[in-house]
Amino acid sequence: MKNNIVLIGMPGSGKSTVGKILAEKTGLFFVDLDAVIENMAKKSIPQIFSEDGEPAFRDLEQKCVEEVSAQSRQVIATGGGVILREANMKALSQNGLIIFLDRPVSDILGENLSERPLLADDATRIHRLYDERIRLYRRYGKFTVENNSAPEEAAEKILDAIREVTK
Ligand SMILES: Nc1ncnc2c1ncn2[C@@H]1O[C@H](COP(=O)(O)OP(=O)(O)O)[C@@H](O)[C@H]1O
Ligand SMILES: O=C(O)C1=C[C@@H](OP(=O)(O)O)[C@@H](O)[C@H](O)C1
Ligand SMILES: [Mg+2]
Repeated sequence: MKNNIVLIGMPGSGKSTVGKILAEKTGLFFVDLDAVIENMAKKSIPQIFSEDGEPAFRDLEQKCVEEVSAQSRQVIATGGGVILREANMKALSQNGLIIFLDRPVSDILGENLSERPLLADDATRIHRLYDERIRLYRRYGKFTVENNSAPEEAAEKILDAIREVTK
């Protein structure tokens, strides 16, 4: 079996929330890539975007992906844009089972998205982001799990899917 469980999906789709639950259920370490990036940069994600710009954020993100992918026994919650660089997905998939967590965009729009720089000014941009990214989430996800009820249920569905591929 691969050593890590990796969650990909749109911003606000529940990767961090479901990832934590999954880590508790499995006893794996929980790693939130956005938190790793903030630690490395010593500033918040909105600050990195506003002070350094998105390309600098993506470079930092790639560096953190490389570091985290080298470790084992983790549930990794990625940031929604991790799929934009093929190198990220290569590193994550070498030691990890990648799961696309799919949550209805209408549900995501019900969340407070003010800490997400790509959506903070205008949350309806999410429709374009979704159109641009959906093929990448589907391409890289070994399977898709819907986060359309309670987060605990999404975590249970992920565990069921993992049991299927590892039996
Ligand atoms: N199934 C769900 N039901 C209700 N709220 C949810 C669900 N999944 C996620 N959320 C909420 O949506 C928000 C965004 O979730 P988060 O885990 O931060 O997403 P991501 O890490 O994918 O950006 C959080 O406030 C979280 O509590
Ligand atoms: O979709 C994106 O490009 C991003 C998603 C964010 O993470 P979440 O998916 O946890 O919101 C964060 O990495 C950054 O704001 C960029
Ligand atoms: Mg998150």
